[in-house]
Amino acid sequence: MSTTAVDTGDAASVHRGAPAGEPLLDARDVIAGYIPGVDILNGCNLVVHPGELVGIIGPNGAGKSTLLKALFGLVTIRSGTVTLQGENITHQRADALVRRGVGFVPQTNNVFPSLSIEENLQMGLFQAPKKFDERFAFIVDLFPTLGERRKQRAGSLSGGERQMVAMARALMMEPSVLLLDEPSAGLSPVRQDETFIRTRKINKAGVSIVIVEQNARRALQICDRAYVLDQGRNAYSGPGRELMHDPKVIELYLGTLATDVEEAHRPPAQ
Ligand SMILES: Nc1ncnc2c1ncn2[C@@H]1O[C@H](COP(=O)(O)OP(=O)(O)OP(=O)(O)O)[C@@H](O)[C@H]1O
Repeated sequence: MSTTAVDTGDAASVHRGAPAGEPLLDARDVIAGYIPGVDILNGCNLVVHPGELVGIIGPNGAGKSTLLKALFGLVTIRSGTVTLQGENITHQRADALVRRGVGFVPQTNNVFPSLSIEENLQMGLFQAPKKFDERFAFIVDLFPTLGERRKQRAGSLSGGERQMVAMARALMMEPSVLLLDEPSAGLSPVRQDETFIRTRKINKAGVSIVIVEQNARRALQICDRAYVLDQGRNAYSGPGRELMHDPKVIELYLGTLATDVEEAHRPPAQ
């Protein structure tokens, strides 16, 4: 059990547990913020290798969502670089990033409520409409319910179903990496679990994922690796299940919940 406290600038420790080889997405020393003169990210690092499901957790206000938005061109990066498959994408706009294979699912307002499920998915593919049938078939294979209910208005769906439509819409452009901003926010525990299972399913279908989550213990259960952010900096990183059991991380970010999970998963006494 040896997750690594990081902030040394040493790439090996910052990305502990990351597989070797060319990263898919690589953010280095990112400094970014909303208001001139106020930095929210103070030198963040993040690496995603092909096929990985990577989590970003940390306390409220740590900058988790800001990091995700910076990766998607929604927050100005003042210093540092982001590369996708070795190409510099640091200052690219969101629409260009979508064409290059980056998908983003915002936390809120992520469906068009007056449009049907099918129309929402068409909106996700407005940059390549000819591919609709092929991509729709992929989506329905992953989430059959979206095919069965394709004519239903998105506004009439539950929160969890809307989240599924939002993920599906981002998948229409066949992204190589999908950025999910707190997909479980505002959902009941059962719907949250469904969202995490769905996330894993998308990842198993071959899409690399970066997921920002407040529900840290659930996120750590499904992630290959995770980064703990604190005050806009990397605090710890490591394999999800190791972080979940790391006393430092438990004390700082998970409270007693991590031991509760262990209890819940212990087989009943014979
Ligand atoms: N649009 C914005 N304009 C100015 N400041 C912002 C904006 N969005 C976020 N911030 C500030 O950036 C800081 C980090 O916010 P961010 O949402 O990235 O944190 P977080 O780690 O995702 O937290 P939470 O888990 O509470 O969502 C906070 O101090 C927040 O007030």
